[in-house]
Amino acid sequence: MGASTLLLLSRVESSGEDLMSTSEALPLEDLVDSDRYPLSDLDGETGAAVVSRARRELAADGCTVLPDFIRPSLQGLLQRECAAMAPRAHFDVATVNVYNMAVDADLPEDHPGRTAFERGNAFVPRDRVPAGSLISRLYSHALFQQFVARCFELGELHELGDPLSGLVLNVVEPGMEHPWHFDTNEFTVSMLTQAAEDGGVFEYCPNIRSAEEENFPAVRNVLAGEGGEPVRRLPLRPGDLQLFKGRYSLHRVSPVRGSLARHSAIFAYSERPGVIGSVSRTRQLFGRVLPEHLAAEGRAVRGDRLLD
Ligand SMILES: O=C(O)CCC(=O)C(=O)O
Ligand SMILES: [Fe+2]
Repeated sequence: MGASTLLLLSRVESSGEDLMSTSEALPLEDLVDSDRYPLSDLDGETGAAVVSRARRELAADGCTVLPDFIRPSLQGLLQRECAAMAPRAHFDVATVNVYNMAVDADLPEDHPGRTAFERGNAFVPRDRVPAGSLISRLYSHALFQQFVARCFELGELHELGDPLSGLVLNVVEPGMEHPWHFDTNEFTVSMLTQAAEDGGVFEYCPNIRSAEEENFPAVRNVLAGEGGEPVRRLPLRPGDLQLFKGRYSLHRVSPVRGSLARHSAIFAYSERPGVIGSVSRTRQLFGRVLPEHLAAEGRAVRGDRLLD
């Protein structure tokens, strides 16, 4: 523990009240369990082992979980900070399909894009996430970004240039679900901050498609719930960090039951700087667009030819 950490710690001790209500005064080393996850020493024995396990699991099935990434003593604060911002989510049930393409598109009879779902989750956009909150500080911290880049084996990693979708809180209220889909981003970083009492499980089908092959028959089987395809159910607890490659793995959050909403923070990064969502997608997700979205329209570049 460095001298600057000690200084900050003593400041926190002398103002115990603040510690109960905000994580702002705490340095990153005190938010993240740095004994298990030494973000400032990734070449040391523990750090290297953490990174190599993450890489191994990502290569094998596109997903890895780092349990208790946030110190257990701060998990209550994490939950409260996010529950306080949850009412700022944009609520609007939309009819969607796995590819996020128009549901009335003129598709062949057996195309999985014909299966429609109600997307009942809601996002708190980045401009409504307090800058001092734990999730916001984690998202912007250089050590955290370097750690994520190492795990995904990326030479570069940037916060999205998008003022709304870079960092969001995903809110799934009781009775709602975040239905089967593929992500536009190749990799996603997320953290459960409040579990549902029942249901609300993250389920995924590792590498069910690739950049070359959509594999429609397998996707169709999963949507129809007919079994036969490997669907994994991920046990997650608040404060666990999840790294996921969602472009090739079909995934969903199953319907939430009980009286509590499920909350998860989604930290979106890109390999290239300045990535901004399209006007139509942004309006769909957040109910509004900002001047940055309008200015970027038409400049989008895609790395593959997959649907969505
Ligand atoms: O909230 C989650 O755990 C998953 C969210 C997700 O799949 C997404 O936002 O694309
Ligand atoms: Fe997703």
